[in-house]
Amino acid sequence: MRILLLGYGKMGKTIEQIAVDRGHSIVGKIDVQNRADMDKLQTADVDVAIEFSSPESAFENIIYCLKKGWPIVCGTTGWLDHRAEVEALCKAQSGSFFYASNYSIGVNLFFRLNRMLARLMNGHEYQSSMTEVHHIHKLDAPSGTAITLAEGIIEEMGNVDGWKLAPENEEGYLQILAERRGEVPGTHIVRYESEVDTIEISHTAHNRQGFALGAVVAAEWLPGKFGVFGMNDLLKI
Ligand SMILES: NC(=O)C1=CN([C@@H]2O[C@H](COP(=O)(O)OP(=O)(O)OC[C@H]3O[C@@H](n4cnc5c(N)ncnc54)[C@H](OP(=O)(O)O)[C@@H]3O)[C@@H](O)[C@H]2O)C=CC1
Ligand SMILES: O=C(O)C1=N[C@H](C(=O)O)C[C@H](O)C1
Repeated sequence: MRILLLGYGKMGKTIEQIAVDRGHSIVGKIDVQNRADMDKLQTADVDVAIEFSSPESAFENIIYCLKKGWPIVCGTTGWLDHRAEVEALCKAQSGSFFYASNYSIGVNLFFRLNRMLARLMNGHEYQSSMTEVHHIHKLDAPSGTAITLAEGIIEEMGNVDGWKLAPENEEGYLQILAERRGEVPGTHIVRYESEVDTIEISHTAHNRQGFALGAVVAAEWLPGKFGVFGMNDLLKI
């Protein structure tokens, strides 16, 4: 496959290694400095675009790809205020759009475990909260993964109405603490506390390989499918 990389930072570079190892070619590596190079590519030059840029630029990049007729796999977090607009344009253009807040298989198993635990905890006297830890370069907080975990808990538990980013806190809301430390690739801890005990589940990424492999597998899967897709469509877990 001919892959266009939109965003050539930590993730773009890891994705490139995995994509090339799997026999794909990279037709462009776009970042801020060479954005104009995208205009030189025709619709037929790209089989799929993989977008890992920044919260401020993702929306514009997605729209660009949809208008150009390129299937797009997006992993950038922090732009979901525009999600409805993206989905509407994807539909209008009969385009192909894939989004996941986290592409690693381990985290997607963890999403399931999180929902199962939330269902089990429903009705018991525990206060839920979450901590996410990432490297100091991360621009958005809380992480996209933490938001997906929170959405799972909110849907499964009757007494949780939404989430708040610490130090904000409110009765009936799940508090998310976002820590930024060194070069941590991504750690998520879901916690239930009572007067007498604490129950915790956690996922710790050791590097970015799992995220990048998932994005490449999604890019192999997407072309030829029309609509808006996510990891539940791709994974049979
Ligand atoms: N869904 C998932 O599984 C994962 C998601 N992520 C998310 O992916 C995103 C990128 O992460 P990461 O690679 O670590 O970040 P980096 O900062 O390392 O890389 C981002 C890259 O995007 C480029 N960029 C910025 N603006 C634009 C633009 N307008 N057009 C094209 N490229 C642009 C930057 O260019 P320049 O250097 O010139 O500024 C940089 O090369 C983040 O939102 C992160 O949260 C990360 C890991 C996993
Ligand atoms: O910025 C990162 O690095 C990561 N971002 C994603 C997120 O916001 O959840 C996924 C992963 O945790 C790494």
